[in-house]
This record gives sequence, structure tokens and C-alpha cells, in this order.
Amino acid sequence: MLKTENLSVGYDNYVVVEGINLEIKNREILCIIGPNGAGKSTLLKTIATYLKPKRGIVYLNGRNIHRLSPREIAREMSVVLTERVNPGNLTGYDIVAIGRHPYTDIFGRLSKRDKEIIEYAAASVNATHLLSKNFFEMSDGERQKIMIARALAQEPRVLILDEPTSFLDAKHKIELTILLRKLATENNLAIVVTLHDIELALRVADKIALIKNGRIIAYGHPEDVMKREVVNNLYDLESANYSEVLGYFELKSCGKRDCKVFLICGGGTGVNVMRFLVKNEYSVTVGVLHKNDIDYTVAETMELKIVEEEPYNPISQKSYERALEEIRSSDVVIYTDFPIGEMNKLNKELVEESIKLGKYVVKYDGNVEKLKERLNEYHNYSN
Ligand SMILES: Nc1ncnc2c1ncn2[C@@H]1O[C@H](COP(=O)(O)OP(=O)(O)OP(=O)(O)O)[C@@H](O)[C@H]1O
Repeated sequence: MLKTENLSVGYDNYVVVEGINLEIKNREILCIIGPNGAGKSTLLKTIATYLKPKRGIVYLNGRNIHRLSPREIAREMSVVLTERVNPGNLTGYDIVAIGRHPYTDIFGRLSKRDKEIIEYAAASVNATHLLSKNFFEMSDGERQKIMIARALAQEPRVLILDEPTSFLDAKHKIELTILLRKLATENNLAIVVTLHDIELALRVADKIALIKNGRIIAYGHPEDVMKREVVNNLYDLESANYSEVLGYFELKSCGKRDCKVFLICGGGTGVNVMRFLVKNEYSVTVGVLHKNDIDYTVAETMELKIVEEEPYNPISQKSYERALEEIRSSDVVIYTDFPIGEMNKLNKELVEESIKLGKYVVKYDGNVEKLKERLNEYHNYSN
């Protein structure tokens, strides 16, 4: 449907991104990801013919898009940019109806079918209630929905969207990304979209292109592309790490606080405790964790110290001893309500041993406020 060949994009006297070779077929979503100012919008504007390429060609169905007439393009492709539009005193309906212009007569008269499509487009982004509202009275999120409905009313085969989720709340962000997936799969659309939400991109995109420093640094299936080093490098991350298993970031432990905590958990019961402790700059060691435990993944992403065990092996005496050694040098031991089985029963002994050693032992029962109170008690007591 859409292909760029050795494309360079930019403005009057400078190139922003060069050597862009991307291809998107119908039923596919291509997500463009990159830090602020990387050139994502510039690329989309060039594909959408609002800007001329500095070099190279954009093909739409095998034809150079920059040689097609605006009407020819409008019947194939619709574009939603982030720029604020000021359409004057128009209603949501009027705006969505603009999407029908490539199909109406010179007087812009709407047929019965046009009207049905307008209503269908609004309904598909949950914006029916906005059709009678004045555009200038809408919230940013409502405007965004109407602009997307306008693009859908155009019945495009290619849809270009620049940051379509930027003003939407969590529910509508998810709904919109699901809608994009549906439009691609069920309506055979080819969709090019820029998103800052990499977790959503990972979940809906068929292809992903990462832009940094004026070039595409990675391009392919998100599952192949979104590796820790690649994403960390994309955003020059220093205080967080991306995890491909979690599909998101975790803060890195800095351990600035002069309090060493040993956490005994497993099966995901430790995730919230780790997030709380890392946010509050505790120095944390976790164990004994099997390497296939989700708590291990989170701890490893946070770069916590881990006493680890191989998957599906019972905790060995060696790991147990290592954990005990860590506990001896810890100020506080926290344990969660972790499930106990043959593989991790020595973790229960670690809790008992911590009590015998006279450590300040706290049970986390799922309530962070209570955990915080117990830790404050410890701090007041130890001061
Ligand atoms: N109209 C313009 N004229 C000249 N330079 C521009 C223009 N618009 C953007 N730029 C510059 O081009 C570069 C890329 O901008 P662009 O808007 O494409 O980035 P982006 O990746 O979409 O960023 P963001 O994530 O912040 O939206 C930036 O350095 C920006 O300052």
C-alpha cells in the first residue's frame, strides 16, 4: 500500500531523518516511535504530502504520492495530525462531514449514504454524543475523537495518525488502539501511527520503526525490535530499564537510603513491594527467587541484588545459605504471602530464621500503607 524508498525528510535547509525505507501493507499497523524532536511528525507530514521529500520517494499503491492530485490522495489516504485546528463555529457533525468531501459534488451535498457513514464513523470512536456539540466547546480528547472520526468518514485505505492518543485518558487510549487494530484487521486498512506509549505500540503494531539521531535505528516486528538495550538506547535511559517481558519500564534501584532490606517473595507477590522500596530508595536484596518467577523479572529490571535459583529446581542449600548471609547483614526483612511448594519451601525457613536472628521482620499483606507504617516504626526506633 505504502512504501518509502531511501526517503530523507526535513525542512528548508536541513534534513531531519534520512535513509528511510519502510513498507506497509493493508491490514498492518506501523508504529513510529522515538524521543521528542526525533522527526516522527516530519516523516508523517512528508508521507501525507504536506512536506516535499528532501530525497527519495513515497509510493502509494506503486505510484509516487507527490505526483498524485489531492483528490486522488484523499480517496485513498486520510491524515490526523496533532496541530490545533481552529475551524470556527462548526459542530462535531460538520467536521466529520468534511471527511466526505472527496466523494461529494461541487456543492458538497451529502447523500443518505454519506450521512450514514458520518454517523458510523462517529459511533466507532464513541463520539456520537459530540456530533451536535460545537468544536470549540470540546475538550482536547473530544476534539481528537472527532478528528479521527473525520478521517474514518473519508473511508481511506491508508490512515496516518500523529499521536492520536496524546489527549486521551487511559480507557480511551486503550479503546482507540483496539479500534486501530480492528480497522486494520477487519476493514483492511494500512495504518501508520506515531505513539509515545510504547506499551500500547508493542501490543497493537505489526511493525515498529524506531527513530533517533536522524535515522531509523531499528525496524521490524515489535517483538523482535523492542529489546532492552535498543529501547534504553532510544531514550538514553539512565534511571530506568525497559523490560521486554513486562513491555514497560521499571525504575532502577539507587539504594541511597541507609537501610538494607531483604525481601522474601515469589509468584508476583513482591512486585508492589519492590516498586515501593525502589521509589523510596531502599537498598534491596530479593531471594530466593527462581529465574522464571515474575518477581525475578521485575527485580532484575530494577537491578536489585538477587539470590537466585534455576527454574523448576528446589532451592539449593547453597542459595539458602547465601540468602541467610544477606539477611544477617540486612536491617529489615520483609516477606509476602507467597505460595509455598516443594520448590521454594526453604523460603519459609528463611522467614523463621530471620525472626530467630532478631531481625525486624515485616509481613506484607498487600497493603502498602501498613508496610510504610511498619518501616517508619523501624526508622523511629533505630534513630
Ligand atoms: N516547521 C518546521 N520548520 C523547521 N523545523 C521544524 C519544523 N517543525 C519541526 N521542526 C524541527 O524538526 C525536528 C523534528 O521535529 P518533529 O516535530 O518531526 O519531531 P517529533 O519526533 O514528532 O517530536 P515530538 O515527539 O516532540 O512530537 C525538530 O528539531 C523540530 O524542531
